[in-house]
Amino acid sequence: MADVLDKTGARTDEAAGVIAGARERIDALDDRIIGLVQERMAVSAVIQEARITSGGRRVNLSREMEVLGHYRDALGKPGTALAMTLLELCRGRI
Ligand SMILES: O=C(O)C(=O)C[C@]1(C(=O)O)C=C[C@@H](O)C=C1
Repeated sequence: MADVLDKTGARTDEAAGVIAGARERIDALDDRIIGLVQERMAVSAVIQEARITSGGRRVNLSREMEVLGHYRDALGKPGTALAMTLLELCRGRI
């Protein structure tokens, strides 16, 4: 048990149990989030390829403003930073 206490930072067995269980849920959620990000990257690539093949540009700034606003409205200022990271993953650095 000392090992679990060390790993979680808890000071009691009960707290260590709660933390270990919640961390399992967080790891599962993170796996799903990563899968969704990868799915978003694939869908974004389809859009960008269609636009480039048609003679357009990879980036569409007005759409990016909509995406940034969506995340900001839902999550506040850190939502904007999250959306910027997602956009960088999906279309590369600009
Ligand atoms: O919606 C588009 O037009 C896209 O190309 C997708 C996307 C995105 O990943 O959200 C990626 C690049 C563009 O600059 C804007 C948005």
